[in-house]
Amino acid sequence: MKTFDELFAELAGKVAAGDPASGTVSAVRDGVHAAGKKVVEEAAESWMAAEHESLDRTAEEISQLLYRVQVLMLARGLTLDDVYSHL
Ligand SMILES: N=c1c2ncn([C@@H]3O[C@H](COP(=O)(O)OP(=O)(O)OP(=O)(O)O)[C@@H](O)[C@H]3O)c2ncn1[C@@H]1O[C@H](COP(=O)(O)O)[C@@H](O)[C@H]1O
Repeated sequence: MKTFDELFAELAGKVAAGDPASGTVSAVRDGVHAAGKKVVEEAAESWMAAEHESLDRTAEEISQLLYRVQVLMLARGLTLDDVYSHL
């Protein structure tokens, strides 16, 4: 189990290191357009799961949405503080 902040630190580290085994590094290299499409896809899947599936499936889809939001942030060069400053 990991928190949102812990996941972001892990992903940012992998991107900075260019970890060749990381799916995140590959996803970030695919760029903002591809990352944004994934956010929309996982958002829709989260919505559908919330309406039609179990709590556990909904939580799983939301976890993928949070991951994809972080990939988009990294692809765009945003930090957590950049986002948190708007909360
Ligand atoms: N939380 C995630 C995570 N969520 C989703 N994904 C990726 O997204 C893929 C699923 O996306 P798809 O669009 O294929 O999903 P889908 O076909 O719509 O599947 P469902 O939504 O229907 O389940 C998975 O196979 C993973 O590659 C994730 N990849 C990584 N993480 C975390 O990121 C960490 C670093 O990962 P790497 O960068 O790969 O080392 C991992 O330890 C995890 O904690």
